[in-house]
Amino acid sequence: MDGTDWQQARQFARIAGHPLGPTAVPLTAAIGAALATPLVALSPLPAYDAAAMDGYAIAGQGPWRIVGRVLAGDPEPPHALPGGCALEIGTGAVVPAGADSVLPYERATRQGRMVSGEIESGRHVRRRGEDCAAGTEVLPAGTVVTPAVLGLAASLGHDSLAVHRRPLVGVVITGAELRNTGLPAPGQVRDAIGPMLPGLIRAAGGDLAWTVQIADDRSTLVDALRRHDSDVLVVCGATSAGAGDHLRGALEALDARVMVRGVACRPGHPQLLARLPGGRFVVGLPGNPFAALVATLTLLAPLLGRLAGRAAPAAVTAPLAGPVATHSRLTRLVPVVRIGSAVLPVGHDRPGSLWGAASADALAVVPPGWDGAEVELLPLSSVESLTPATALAAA
Ligand SMILES: Nc1nc2c(c(=O)[nH]1)N[C@H]1C(S)=C(S)[C@@H](COP(=O)(O)OP(=O)(O)OC[C@H]3O[C@@H](n4cnc5c(N)ncnc54)[C@H](O)[C@@H]3O)O[C@H]1N2
Ligand code: MOO
Repeated sequence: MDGTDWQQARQFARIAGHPLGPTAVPLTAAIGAALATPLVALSPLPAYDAAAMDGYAIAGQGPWRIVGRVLAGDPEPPHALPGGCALEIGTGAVVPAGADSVLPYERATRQGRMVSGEIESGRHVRRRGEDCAAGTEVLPAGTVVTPAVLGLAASLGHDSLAVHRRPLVGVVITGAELRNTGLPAPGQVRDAIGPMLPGLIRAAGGDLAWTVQIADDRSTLVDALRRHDSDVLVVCGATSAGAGDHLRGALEALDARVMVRGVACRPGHPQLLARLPGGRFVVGLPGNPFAALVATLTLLAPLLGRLAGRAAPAAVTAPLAGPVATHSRLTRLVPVVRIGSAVLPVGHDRPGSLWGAASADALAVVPPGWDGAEVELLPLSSVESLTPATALAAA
């Protein structure tokens, strides 16, 4: 049995849940969350006619008589500027009524209280609302709040934002053979999935709530899956059919509804998506670390993105150059680097090795029976995934 088609499995994960409840949070706390409502301009941008250069606001034809000075932060000049007059003005200051342009210092010739120079009508004034009018929807719901979104929201007068709650993820790492430090002895391996997951979870829109490491024991796994302090439970390394692989049995014991039981892809075939009776999701990642990464990008990231209320990312495609072993029934996930507008496989892509993925810009999605058409890319690194996890707690 090959399992669910790769594209279909990702789509199942994408539609398995609903965005978590909207909540209003102060601006700076919204970073990384998705907007629950469109971002609306509470004021026009700019909010007033503002000087775009330091110089002189002038009215009518020159030479002009300088009648005062207005700087950024000063209130609006109380009177309209009469023709033939100029106000010395700072960038960002309110341009008085009656002024039709700003003459920059470097274009101006000043003699005592008089100034002259070549002007172009309307130049160097940022008109009220020229970027957007009050009430304009500037960003749709589902937009991820980046630093630029925060700055824009502040420009538009917001003190808080309505965002979707970020899903909390609990991670259960299984395997009696796993070590967390030092050189592994024969029969032991360093846990390579634990260090990889916080950044992947964060980049996908979730927050790591806790991690536990357990031996291969069904009742311990069932106990871990009963924890209610997360929205999504990730189980690593118990997906297969071996005597030490207990995820399927544990899900049966808990009466879980299994939505994806294996995916027709290499690597990552034994991955799994299920829902527990209380509503929490379970994602099973295969123990082989590269297979775990593939499963994270196939099932976990789309699920978290949806729960976080993020709009589905637009597919990025590129021509795939270089030799790729295709499969007639299975999708292959191949680490690639960008070379110009194409991508090239980097090799080192055995299920147990992260070398290829660590050297790559993306995983190329090579469909069954690939005919040489452009392939979809799953990006591998984002600055967001490099920020430290907010809550990494061993339980
Ligand atoms: N009879 C079958 N055997 C296997 C099948 C199958 O279909 N039938 N599938 C193979 C594939 S494909 C994979 S992938 C693995 C998945 O196995 P599990 O998810 O049950 O994981 P384990 O058996 O515990 O471990 C597999 C492998 O990965 C190492 N591992 C586990 N966890 C980690 C970790 N956190 N960091 C680094 N390495 C880890 C573990 O030591 C094993 O070498 O099953 C195949 N077998
Ligand atoms: O597909 Mo396994 O997931 O080859 O490593």
